[in-house]
Amino acid sequence: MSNEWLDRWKEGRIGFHRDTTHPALAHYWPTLGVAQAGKVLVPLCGKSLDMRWLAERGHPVLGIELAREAVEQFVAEGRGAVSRFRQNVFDVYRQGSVEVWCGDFFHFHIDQALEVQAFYDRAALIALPPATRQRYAFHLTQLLPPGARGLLVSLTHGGGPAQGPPYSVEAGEVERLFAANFELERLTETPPDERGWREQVWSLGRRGPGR
Ligand SMILES: C[S@@+](CC[C@H](N)C(=O)[O-])C[C@H]1O[C@@H](n2cnc3c(N)ncnc32)[C@H](O)[C@@H]1O
Repeated sequence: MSNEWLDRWKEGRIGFHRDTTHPALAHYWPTLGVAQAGKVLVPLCGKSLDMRWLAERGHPVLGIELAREAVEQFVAEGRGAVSRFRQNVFDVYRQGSVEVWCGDFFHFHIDQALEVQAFYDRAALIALPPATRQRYAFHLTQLLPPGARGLLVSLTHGGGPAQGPPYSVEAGEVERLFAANFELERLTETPPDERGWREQVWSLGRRGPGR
């Protein structure tokens, strides 16, 4: 799985990348009520401009991305000085209030997520095959403190399981993966695009023990 992503970045096969902020982020993020200084975790972040949008709203951002190409392009295409440092197995690139940690999300440890209060997943869950999605949901849950909020932008395809990525993740699966630990609300679903894909936007709130 990993090598496929590294190949995609090397060969520039990054059709998932958007040149503009995702409209769902701009529309729904303000409704979550995340404190401005709250750090936002962006798993499997690519070189998403959504991280800059979050930073411009005052959030420190912590993205995690496997492909060095993505991280280097992100900082090269941004403005401002870049500092680099090592955190265990990660090479961290810092530009302004965005840090992108280059390495495997599954190696990111809870001790490194202490200030995280929110998350943003656009095309992260749907980038992963079924068994890894379960692992992803479990790992993400472990990293977030009670009360943390986030947005999840997933994709579904009515025509049965697609050969991903992107993978079709049905609403029932999102519920199965997250409902035990999060308050979960589906905010919207787009009409199908020309290839039959619909985008679903979910709001998640991490429950505390016993809630
Ligand atoms: C579909 S892309 C989405 C990127 C970004 N969220 C966006 O909206 O543009 C999925 C990204 O996850 C990265 N990735 C895949 N597996 C990963 C892992 N285990 N740890 C960190 N990044 C990973 C890939 O390199 C790729 O950039």
